[in-house]
Amino acid sequence: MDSVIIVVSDTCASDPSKDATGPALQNVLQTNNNIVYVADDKKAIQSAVRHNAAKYALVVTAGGTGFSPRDTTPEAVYELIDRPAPGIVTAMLVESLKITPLAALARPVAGTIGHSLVITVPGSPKGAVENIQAVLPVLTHAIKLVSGESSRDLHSSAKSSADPATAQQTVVAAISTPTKLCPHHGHGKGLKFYGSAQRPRESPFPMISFEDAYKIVMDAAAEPTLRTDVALFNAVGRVIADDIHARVDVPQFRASIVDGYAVLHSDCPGILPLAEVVTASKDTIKLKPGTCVRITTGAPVPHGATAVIPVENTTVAEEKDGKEVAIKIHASGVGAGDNIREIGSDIAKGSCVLAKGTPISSLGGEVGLLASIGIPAVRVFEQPVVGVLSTGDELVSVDSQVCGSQVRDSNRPMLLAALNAAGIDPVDLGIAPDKEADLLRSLRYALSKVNVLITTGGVSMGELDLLKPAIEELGGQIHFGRVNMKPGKPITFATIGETLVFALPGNPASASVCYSLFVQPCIDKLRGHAYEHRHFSVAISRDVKLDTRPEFQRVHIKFSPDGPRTESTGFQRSSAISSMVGANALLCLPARTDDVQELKAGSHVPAILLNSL
Ligand SMILES: Nc1nc2c(c(=O)[nH]1)N[C@H]1C(S)=C(S)[C@@H](COP(=O)(O)OP(=O)(O)OC[C@H]3O[C@@H](n4cnc5c(N)ncnc54)[C@H](O)[C@@H]3O)O[C@H]1N2
Ligand code: MOO
Ligand SMILES: [Mg+2]
Repeated sequence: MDSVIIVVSDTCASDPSKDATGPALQNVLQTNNNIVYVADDKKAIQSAVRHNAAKYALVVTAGGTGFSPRDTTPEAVYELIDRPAPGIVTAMLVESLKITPLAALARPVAGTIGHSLVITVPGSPKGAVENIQAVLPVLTHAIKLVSGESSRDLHSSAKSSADPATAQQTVVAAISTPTKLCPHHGHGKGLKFYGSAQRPRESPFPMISFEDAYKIVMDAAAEPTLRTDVALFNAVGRVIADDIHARVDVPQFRASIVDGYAVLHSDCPGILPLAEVVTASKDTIKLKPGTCVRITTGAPVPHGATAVIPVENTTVAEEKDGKEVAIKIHASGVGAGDNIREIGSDIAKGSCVLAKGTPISSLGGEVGLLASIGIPAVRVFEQPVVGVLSTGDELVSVDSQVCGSQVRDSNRPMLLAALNAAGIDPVDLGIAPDKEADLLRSLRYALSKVNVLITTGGVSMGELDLLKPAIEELGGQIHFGRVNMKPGKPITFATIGETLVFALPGNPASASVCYSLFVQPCIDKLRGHAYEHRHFSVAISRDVKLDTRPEFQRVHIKFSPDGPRTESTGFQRSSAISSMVGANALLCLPARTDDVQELKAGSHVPAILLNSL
């Protein structure tokens, strides 16, 4: 997951089986990491590079570096680079020139984008491999420097890896070794990794209300500042970064709203000779007063015509050889402008069509509107890079056989899928064991990759619940570690450096509910959308027993002609993920009091609408 090869080629983008360069580069880099295919299109290349640079320590693009008109990789990458690396370029050119004078025609660029090193190499397998081999001896060193390690610590190791064979080994190590972003150390609650006898027997974290916890999360989420252009078909879920004004009128010409006859409205009713025929895509003609022009929906209304009469309000007055010669217009009271879409009447040139902060929905309205005014790529706010890490010795991946007390890691696929559906391309950080050193290594690695880290498990009172002390060990600040809610009581929210950390409870229904209530709104704010939970009130369809904690019960809301009705999704224990199946809302039940132990069927309770399919 630490390096990525982006193959830039129209051919390979439409048929990756034709690619030999990606596998050749995988071989020399000794990784089986992702190969991404992208067409020779500057915007598409930039989008792929930008996105992958946020996730990978090393991005190698192959192809599009020559002189043909569609070769735009160097220009695309150059515009994104924060700091150029001309030395890497020189090293590649010097070595390539020893092999062929044609290397003088290559136009490589290299440099850093954030914490990622980006290198462009030619598209041929041979050229690509030769170029990467030329820089292998310095690649490890470069990757570590770019990801934030001190150059002094690295100096000696760079010397020792000067031959390509050793270099190949060390590159592999560098792109898979966690790097440390956050050097500060424990100044929080003084949590430590305790032995079982010394661990606190009471949580040191105050139990705060859901409302207070929500406010803390949303206050910690900064408004976005970075902007990027995305193609319309990739824009769903993104948020408009700047007001968009129409640069054209829609329609750009006076267009007919119906299939019928263009006329001068004062000529109606009456019999009018048919002068011409216009269909959509024809040029605008001129109407001679006292005649009519047959016209189709959307076609340009002739100059001088003031109305279009639907075909249903006409008959043929005269025909010749099966063709219309004169038309009888029956319609009376025809007004100027009837059935004509005037220029700019749908969208006026200069008007603000989408305001900053508007989310682009999957319903098609925003995308369709932008397409209609000739905007193929839209400026949106950058999204945070979000990663998901499961923790627990007992966990095995979903495709494993389970034995004994092993448990399938269902939280990670669940959260990765939810993020995907929300338009985020998440980083899968795998499973970390409940061992201090391993957990710290996984967290450090995660911190080097993401802006928002979601972990599940290990936040409660067990001897292997190590997340809270680990966060403090890494210098993080825990903003809350217990919330008075069911499910989700031990949810923990922290910041480590700039990274927001949601340490969600391991119980699957708790993890899912906490994701919807806290993580999703936070991510939406980070990408520019002023998200608000959608509250409504609903009558419960059966008696509900109240818990000692305020409870978010998973329900399915059915919208019937008599209004919304609730149906429980079944057994509500927080280990039972089945309680989320079919859920489209959470009932917000109050905590039980001495006076009120249950709510009767028919009582109205507040609810929160979840994102549903
Ligand atoms: N003495 C106390 N015990 C517990 C308390 C408490 O206040 N005092 N809180 C309970 C509550 S409430 C919850 S919720 C859980 C939270 O547990 P943890 O976050 O510490 O999670 P684990 O102990 O690691 O695991 C709990 C449970 O969840 C399963 N799990 C974990 N990760 C996954 C995953 N990725 N996929 C599927 N299932 C997962 C794990 O196997 C356990 O069964 O603590 C209570 N205890
Ligand atoms: O708070 Mo826990 O999620 O109820 O089991
Ligand atoms: Mg636990």
